[in-house]
Amino acid sequence: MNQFQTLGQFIIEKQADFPYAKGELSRLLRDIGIAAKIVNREVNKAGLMDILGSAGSENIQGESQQKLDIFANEQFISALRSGGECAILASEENEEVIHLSKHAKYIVAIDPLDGSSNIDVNVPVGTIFSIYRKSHDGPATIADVLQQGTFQVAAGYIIYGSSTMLVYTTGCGVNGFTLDPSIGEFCLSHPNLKTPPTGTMYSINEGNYVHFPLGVKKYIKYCQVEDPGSHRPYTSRYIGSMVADLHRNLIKGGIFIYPSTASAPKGKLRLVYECNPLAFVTEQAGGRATDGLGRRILELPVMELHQRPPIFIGATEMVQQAEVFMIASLN
Ligand SMILES: O=P(O)(O)OC[C@H]1O[C@](O)(COP(=O)(O)O)[C@@H](O)[C@@H]1O
Ligand SMILES: [Mg+2]
Ligand SMILES: [Mg+2]
Repeated sequence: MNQFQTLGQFIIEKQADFPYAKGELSRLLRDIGIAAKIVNREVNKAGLMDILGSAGSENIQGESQQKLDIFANEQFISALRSGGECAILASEENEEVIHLSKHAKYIVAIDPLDGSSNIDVNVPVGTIFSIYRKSHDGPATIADVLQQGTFQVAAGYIIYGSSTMLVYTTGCGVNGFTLDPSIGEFCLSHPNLKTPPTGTMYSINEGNYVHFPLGVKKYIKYCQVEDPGSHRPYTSRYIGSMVADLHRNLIKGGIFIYPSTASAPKGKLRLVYECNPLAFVTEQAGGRATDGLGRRILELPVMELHQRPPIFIGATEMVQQAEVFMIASLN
């Protein structure tokens, strides 16, 4: 007998946590799980298929699209369309929102494949999702997507790594499920996941060092200086797939920073598709996510679909320490 609880069983059991829900949110999460399994299947055999490499097109961000970016996007759109519980979908790969089921109550924002630059070299990639609820009875509009992160009803990610995991929160803690390929089910493997209050890893693309704000430069030096009274120097770990970097830090304890740089003065990572969902998961796991100056990512006003804030996310004490350097460097 299978001793693990499957994602489907877990979702049904937890439905009682939502007095307003009549099963739609559970079905939505199930649909995301289905699309994730299909994407996982293709990612796993990508080298054997004509599915690696550039698609020869660009997304709205002006970034070159990989074939798997497009494949993953299509799978999530199709699963959410046929599931019938998503009114509007906003995807990193589409300029405009996609209207799906007219009478549905939920809004989904998605980064279908995170870590695009790692696809061709067999390094973990991911999917990030965020779910909001429509607060009115009329048809869903773009305004329903531009809700502040605090209004998310669920968010999570899938990591296609050495094993495939789906990690999500509905605001009552974080739970992680590992895909058991022998039965094709996500099974509860990391119940009530908590991140350590501090850690020993810092993750940032140090190749951009000269373009970082002074506070970030000072924090990096702080991480590198030997201090027998603490665990410094910290270990530098940067994969370049946000999901993978965040997942490792969440479990082991660490900080991930993508600050403003000269080439991306407002930051690079997207508020709606990447920062808000991962901030929700991180906070629910006991961590912290801010713009580096103490403003909670989840409270940033969402002005446009493809907005990008700087992000400092991970173990609470490490993020607070980085903020001390950032704020001091302003004076
Ligand atoms: O190569 P850089 O500038 O360090 O950026 C890496 C970051 O860009 C991203 O790949 C952006 O995500 P996408 O692949 O979804 O565009 C993050 O996953 C990652 O953290
Ligand atoms: Mg991404
Ligand atoms: Mg992406």
